[in-house]
Amino acid sequence: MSSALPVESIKSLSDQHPKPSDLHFQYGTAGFRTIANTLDSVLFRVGIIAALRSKRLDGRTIGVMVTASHNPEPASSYDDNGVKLVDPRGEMLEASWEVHATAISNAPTSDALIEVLQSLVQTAKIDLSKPANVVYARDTRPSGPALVAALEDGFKAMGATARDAGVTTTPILHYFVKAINTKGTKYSYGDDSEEGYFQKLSNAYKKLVAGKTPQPPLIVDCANGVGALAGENLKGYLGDALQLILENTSTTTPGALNNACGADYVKTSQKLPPSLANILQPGQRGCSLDGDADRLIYFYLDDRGVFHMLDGDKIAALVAAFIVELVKVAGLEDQIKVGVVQTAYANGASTKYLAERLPVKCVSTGVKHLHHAAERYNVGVYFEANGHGTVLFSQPTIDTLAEYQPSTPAQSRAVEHLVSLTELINQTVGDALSDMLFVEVVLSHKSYNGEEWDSLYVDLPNRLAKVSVPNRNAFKTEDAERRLVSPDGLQSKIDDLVNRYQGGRSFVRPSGTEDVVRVYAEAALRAQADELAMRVAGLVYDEAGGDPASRPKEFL
Ligand SMILES: CC(=O)N[C@H]1[C@@H](OP(=O)(O)O)O[C@H](CO)[C@@H](O)[C@@H]1O
Ligand SMILES: [Mg+2]
Repeated sequence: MSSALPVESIKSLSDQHPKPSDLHFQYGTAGFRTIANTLDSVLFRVGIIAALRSKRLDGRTIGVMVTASHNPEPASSYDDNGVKLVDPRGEMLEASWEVHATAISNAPTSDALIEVLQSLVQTAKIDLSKPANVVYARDTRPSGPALVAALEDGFKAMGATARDAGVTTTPILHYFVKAINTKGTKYSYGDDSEEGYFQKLSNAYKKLVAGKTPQPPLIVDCANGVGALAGENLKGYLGDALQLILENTSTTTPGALNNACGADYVKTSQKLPPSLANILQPGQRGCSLDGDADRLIYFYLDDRGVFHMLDGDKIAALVAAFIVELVKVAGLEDQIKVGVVQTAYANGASTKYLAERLPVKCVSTGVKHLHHAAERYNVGVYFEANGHGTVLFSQPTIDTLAEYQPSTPAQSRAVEHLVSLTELINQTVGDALSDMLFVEVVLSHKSYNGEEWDSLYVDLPNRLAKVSVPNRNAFKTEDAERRLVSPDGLQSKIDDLVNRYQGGRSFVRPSGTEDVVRVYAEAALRAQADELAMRVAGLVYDEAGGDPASRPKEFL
């Protein structure tokens, strides 16, 4: 080990990005995320962390994405923003470094910062003589440029080599990281440019739908975010292969981002964005991206003009069944095992549908848990109900597909399709545009419209509620968050309630991103699901010591 921290340069730049003394930051499920105008010191320090992480990994390139995803952007100083780090294979930051990131972001002064950094260099055995390489990007939020300037000061303090990927989607930034780190190797992931990304996706899409009747045009709600820019680009590469009609593309209108549109709006309100009311026609399908284009929710209007949502669970059911079928037709079912990963929020009907066809695993909320569990299958399909997900093909599976000698034309076609899917589907992280193309491929192959896809299974009515409690850390769970172990005795009271409802299921867990406890409930009938959710919410509120005077009226 050699070389030392550039203490003077860190200190002098750190003094220009002082930490607000009254705030505590935490690197959570979605990185650092809070009100934009409090994040200056965090961004500066993330620049340093990214450089150290790169040095720790022999100079491999680390990604940094500045985004607050689906969070709203009110035209005021309360605009949210955030930042997260991407590891060399394009994945989320390793969990042990989340702790380091939190400690570094909270050092009160420049001197304290140096101390925390020195101790990280020691404990993580970082060789400071190694190079530091970083690639970074931001979404379209107005607070982005100032935060990026603070981030760049962090790189400068460390003497890191940093590449500005400009304004782009979160999944494209993840793609860049993997492409840069595999460049020139036999595992090259693609050209490390936006052009490389769009070429890869559109070429694979065109191969997969060759000879199929083109689908009717697809309405894409871009959430007034960066997906509008990427969508416009993708449109050009797709040409006639798929007609995209981009809506909600006002990326520069203050306050428009994620406002009454986008994947989170559709999923949580279970409504069509009002801006699409006169655009989406009965029988037509549409989809919504979120603000950084890593979530995707589909929908359609039936013949009577009634809105129906096709969420992450419906996407998982559609695509997993398709892959299983291709593997079977290819004659590879003994070599390639397909599995699905969900969270407790997956609709019970989707779990039943999937479990009748392939192995299904339930893990804790948060993409990193899903991603890691999916890596254990040859082909791992994972989706959160909110529309974030992807399909991972293990390297041995990719090798199997490359080496396989099919014995019939049908086998050969199926293998070609599977190979094209490995190119179409973003292997690093959930990617709304890549997932959208995948859905379109399956709809084409199956000749399904929205309604036929929707009829694979019927969603159980469900309800999500938030409960404000004095201390959400008192809530501890087990069994992939499906059961409470603390507060003592609460789970058996929940069980008693659930048993009174036909098809009832409910669970309670502390949120990782908000200071609330979440309650989920489903049951065979709408009114029962609502009632069960409100009873459990009321129970949680009372047992956790909520103030009777401010008990929400809807709680039972
Ligand atoms: C019920 C729900 O949608 N929870 C979301 C939300 O997590 P919570 O820990 O529930 O706050 O934000 C996470 C990060 O975006 C996302 O992974 C997750 O699905
Ligand atoms: Mg997002």
